[in-house]
Amino acid sequence: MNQFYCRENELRKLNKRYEDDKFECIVIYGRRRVGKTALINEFCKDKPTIFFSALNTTGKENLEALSKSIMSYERTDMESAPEFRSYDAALDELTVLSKEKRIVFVIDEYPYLAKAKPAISAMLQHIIDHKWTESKMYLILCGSSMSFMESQVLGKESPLYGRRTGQFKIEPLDYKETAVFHPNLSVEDNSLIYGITGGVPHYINKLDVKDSVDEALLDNFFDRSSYLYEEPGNLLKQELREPAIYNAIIKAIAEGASRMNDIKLKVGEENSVVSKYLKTLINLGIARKETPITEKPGKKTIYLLADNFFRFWYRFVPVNISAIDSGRITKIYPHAVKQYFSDYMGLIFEKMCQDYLLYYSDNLPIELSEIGQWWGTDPKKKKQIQIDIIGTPVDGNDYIIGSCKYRNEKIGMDELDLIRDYASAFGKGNNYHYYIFSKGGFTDGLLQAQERGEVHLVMLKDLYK
Ligand SMILES: Nc1ncnc2c1ncn2[C@@H]1O[C@H](COP(=O)(O)OP(=O)(O)OP(=O)(O)O)[C@@H](O)[C@H]1O
Repeated sequence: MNQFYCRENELRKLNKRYEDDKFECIVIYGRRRVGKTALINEFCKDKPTIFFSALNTTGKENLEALSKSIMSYERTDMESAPEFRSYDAALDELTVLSKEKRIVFVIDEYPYLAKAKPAISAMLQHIIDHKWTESKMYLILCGSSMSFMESQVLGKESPLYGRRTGQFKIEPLDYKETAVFHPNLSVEDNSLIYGITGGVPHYINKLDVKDSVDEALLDNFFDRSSYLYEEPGNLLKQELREPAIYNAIIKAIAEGASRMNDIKLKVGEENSVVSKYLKTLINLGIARKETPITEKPGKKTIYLLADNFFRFWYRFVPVNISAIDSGRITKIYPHAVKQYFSDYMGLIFEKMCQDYLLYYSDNLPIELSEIGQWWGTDPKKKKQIQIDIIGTPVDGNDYIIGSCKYRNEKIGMDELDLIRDYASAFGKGNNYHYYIFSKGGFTDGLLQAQERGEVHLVMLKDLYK
């Protein structure tokens, strides 16, 4: 079994609630493969637990499986374990078990159970209200269908609304947490692994980098029989009824279409169709909307792939499909894939730098409220500009303005001049703190500007300190 990493915050919070002995109803949700079950297993490993993983079948088969989970907690001779006659009977048994003793009862894949037995949420609500609030039950409801969990478990319409005592949306690991899996690799390799796997632990394990990312990609990604090669297709098939249109939309965005109109043209469907499908992709955590920071969603809104694993896959697999099939990929890899990494990593590096400012850097010149990108027109030069990082202040008029370069070259004074110009085009605030992030370092001129206090310079390796 793989070692378990990170998630300290979630574990600390889950454990704190466990110590109280009071009734809990915790909802855990997040994208498929993100590590929800692994987190629950880690939390439960030393606690009395009944773990029921719901099945995508009928209510009857789920009751059978639930009976087995309860019985396996109580006895070892499973062969002769009876099945509960009804869900009520099974829930009543749990009431008895949790009366005196703290017990964790997990329903994993809760949306499957709710589909198989639509009354289950109302039944749980009833038993919570009448029996479990006075018990030592620690209930965990877990599911990967974000829209289901958000609307039907956490939403006002759900019978369970108001019964939950805590909720955790499990996100992929950030760049620094991802590096914990490979402490011996270089920061460059680790940033690449983050860019390929999007910080999803399951994909980090499946990519299985030993010494070289290139070798791992050729063995475990650019190979028709590999898990990662098949994963986007499998995920889409599992989650969606019409994968073909979704596939076309993801491909269009991965190839650079970001405005609704461009996506629509590439996909060849009506606005209303594309926006409906995009909404589902956003719910699944595959796509996301972005608007320039400090502005409201509207004309400037663009669509991006939120999921870096999908982004990497759609960027490099479709264009190389015949080479992968014919086995030529190993030969052409250096110029068909590897040479584009700097370009591919640009957006990833921006996200890493944003996370660095938000979570990891000490002594920021301002107290950050939000961080994001900004794009718009430079009124003086009448051209479109894009600022990689804007950090807005909790209060006051000081802003962070940043630029991120994932290139193997030294960045010089011209970059500082450029973002100074950009700051005046941005227009908000009256005092700016400039940050330049670079993989390849800085020229002496720019280093001197840092000494004069004009700019903060951060190298890729500094992000990992
Ligand atoms: N924190 C972690 N450290 C190390 N490995 C992890 C971690 N979290 C998850 N994994 C690995 O990823 C795999 C998939 O995780 P898990 O099954 O928990 O995801 P999930 O979110 O429950 O997925 P699904 O929604 O598809 O059921 C696990 O088998 C485990 O090997």
